[in-house]
Amino acid sequence: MLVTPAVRARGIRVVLSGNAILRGIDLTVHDGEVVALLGANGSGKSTLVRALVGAVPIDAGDIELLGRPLGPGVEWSRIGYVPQRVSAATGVPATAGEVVASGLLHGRRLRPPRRAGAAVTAALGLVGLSHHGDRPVRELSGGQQQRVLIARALVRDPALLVLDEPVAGVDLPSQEAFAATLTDLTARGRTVLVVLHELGALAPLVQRAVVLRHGMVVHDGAPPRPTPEHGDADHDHVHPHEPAELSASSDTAGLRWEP
Ligand SMILES: Nc1ncnc2c1ncn2[C@@H]1O[C@H](COP(=O)(O)OP(=O)(O)OP(=O)(O)O)[C@@H](O)[C@H]1O
Repeated sequence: MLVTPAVRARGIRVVLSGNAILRGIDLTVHDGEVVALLGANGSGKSTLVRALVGAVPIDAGDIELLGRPLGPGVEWSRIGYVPQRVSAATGVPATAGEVVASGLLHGRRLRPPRRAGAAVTAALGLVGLSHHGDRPVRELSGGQQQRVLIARALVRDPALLVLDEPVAGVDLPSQEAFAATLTDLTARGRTVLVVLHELGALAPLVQRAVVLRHGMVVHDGAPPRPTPEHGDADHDHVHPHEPAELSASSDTAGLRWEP
């Protein structure tokens, strides 16, 4: 039986401000796979996942998600997307629980379904924020806000989860908690495409790595071995050496997930 891949992208080209950012990317993520998208800063990882979910227009190529061409026909309610660290706080004084509940809205549905409360509580629990549902999001730390967005993606129990650097600047115990959540998800046959700077605690989960360089795929296969040595040929893909960036995204106060 032919199984439809969760993600099928062919010849993706993206030009932004006159610069070719993605230069003919092919990417297939099979159902149930966990694929890491790696590459140095500026190699095009975020642009690729943003293109895949329709947040950036493509100049050439074809994208299918869950077997449907990118567009209104895609089953968006079965897809969870967590953008690179952005604030979950808007001008609206929404609580963490309300932001998570918004993950249950889709299409013509303007109100969360019945029993949304239990699903929201469960999703907040998965990211270690079960006691923060009533707190205004803007009062949470940057790391906690990121976790609210992850919970918003998880609440719909997505068939496909697309995550852009969900653990950037996150300490190891928190990464491990997140890895456990993803393990549970993949044990239930879900598909994960995750942008990472380094495999870290997610290494045991990642079945395949796609490495970008200058907007092109330079590796598609076995994940690079996590190694402390700096002589590894894949070194620059997994350790981008950006101390400024790491410190900018570090947020040790708010990032440790509750046990
Ligand atoms: N809206 C935009 N207009 C012009 N150039 C852009 C735009 N967005 C991204 N770029 C450029 O595209 C290139 C790829 O950026 P992208 O964020 O996709 O890389 P990345 O691999 O995700 O990097 P990082 O690891 O730093 O997040 C960078 O050179 C970036 O400056």
